[in-house]
Amino acid sequence: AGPAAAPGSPRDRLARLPPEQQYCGSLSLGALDAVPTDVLAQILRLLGPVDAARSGTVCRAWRILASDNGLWAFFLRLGPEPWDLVVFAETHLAAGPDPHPWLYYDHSPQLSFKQIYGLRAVVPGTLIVDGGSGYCKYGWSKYAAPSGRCATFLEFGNIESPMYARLRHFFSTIYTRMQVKPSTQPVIVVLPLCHTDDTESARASRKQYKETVYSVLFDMNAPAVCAVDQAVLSLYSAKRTSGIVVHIGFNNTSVVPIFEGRVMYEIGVETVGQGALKLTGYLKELMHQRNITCDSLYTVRTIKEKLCYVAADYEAELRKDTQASCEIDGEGWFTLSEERFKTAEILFQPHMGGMRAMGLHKAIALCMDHCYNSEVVGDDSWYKTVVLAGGSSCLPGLPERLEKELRQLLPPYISEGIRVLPPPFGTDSAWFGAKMISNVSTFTEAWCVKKKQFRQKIRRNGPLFVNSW
Ligand SMILES: Nc1ncnc2c1ncn2[C@@H]1O[C@H](COP(=O)(O)OP(=O)(O)OP(=O)(O)O)[C@@H](O)[C@H]1O
Repeated sequence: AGPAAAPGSPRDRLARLPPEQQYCGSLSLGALDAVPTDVLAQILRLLGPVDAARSGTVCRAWRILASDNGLWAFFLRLGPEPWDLVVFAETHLAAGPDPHPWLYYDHSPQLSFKQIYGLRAVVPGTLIVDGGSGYCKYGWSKYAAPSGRCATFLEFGNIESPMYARLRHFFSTIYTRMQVKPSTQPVIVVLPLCHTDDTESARASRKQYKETVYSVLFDMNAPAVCAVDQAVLSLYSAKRTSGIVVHIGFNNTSVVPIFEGRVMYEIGVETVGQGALKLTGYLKELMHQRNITCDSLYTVRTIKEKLCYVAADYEAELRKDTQASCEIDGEGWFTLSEERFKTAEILFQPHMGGMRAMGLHKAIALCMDHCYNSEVVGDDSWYKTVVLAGGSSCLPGLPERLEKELRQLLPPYISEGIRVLPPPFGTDSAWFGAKMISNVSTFTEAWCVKKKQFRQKIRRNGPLFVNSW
């Protein structure tokens, strides 16, 4: 007899089968019977996924050995996606959006790691398009980062106003730059945060935008389209399906409560009328006051990214020496001091920048208060995790300052346990959230809408808004 099998190991499972099912004549693995199970497992690991899967076709004994969950978890760990993101995606995102408007996909079966590996291996490469109001990021789902970026506002105008022609021009340009035909792969579109009220007309505008996106892409022959809210994707990239996303966008900042992957418009999305553009403009103004001349807003933007930060305590920071310099290609050296933290201070004290908006910490506190008082059942601390998103949320010190302000503003029963997380993937959080979805084993069935399904829905529900233009 071979060495004793460890409880739960493939060989142990084999030994527990009734004799008639112990195909191969006996429990024996033949000459390999003398080899300890962990050595056999190691051999299968070294063989790699293709040969390990092939060895499972030899006989029932090998099939059990080669189907081991630990073995396939090992192969998944070797893949390009970080293991923690794979586990999150397969456990939380495989079921698709909820409620899914077009599909009635039964996601009940619990897949083994071997099945997950097999399905992930054949998920098609997907084009991901995050058309931000300021900057667009696009690229392949199998790549580590977006391969292209462009200034949306300069090239395409306001793509949030759902003009069929404007969106068609936008998507055509992206396909041309990626050098692919629309018909050859699915596409994920990141839906911008717009029309955030909980009114009938805001709901209609959101629907209109989404349906225009589908309509444009299906008219361009895309085989399958997946459109998901920007804030939801940013939350997924932080491995969460519930929480508050604070998205500092190009023109506006939004505080978005999300519960189990759904934006809670009924609780209220707070919008603060300042974003990246305002921060850059304010830094330019501060530099001008100190006779630091710089005509190009692009240069000011780069200086902001290199030198600016958020003060933990604004008054204390004013008393410190905060001077620092950076070099900008072709423009020379720039030295800033107070401007470094005064720029971002308008997020907390908008009046400094001449605005009558609400401070960001107050908007988040308000949102948390609404969440606390809402009727959402389940985990009552879901809103205590704040995930920062959008390029400007990369400002160093922002999570710490927000946490501090929120603790001061909110009563302990709400503020206890609050965590503010920095943007998990910098400016590209939403893009990475889309990448997680596009690589999940059930992507095309659970997340995508196919052309036929879309057309059937139109026939069922009557003409779309887009037809009225
Ligand atoms: N490290 C950084 N520090 C400060 N600001 C940064 C940093 N990195 C990027 N940004 C700023 O983020 C802004 C771009 O943000 P982002 O790409 O999220 O905009 P967007 O997606 O177009 O916005 P929206 O969500 O409104 O569509 C730029 O103004 C850029 O200067």
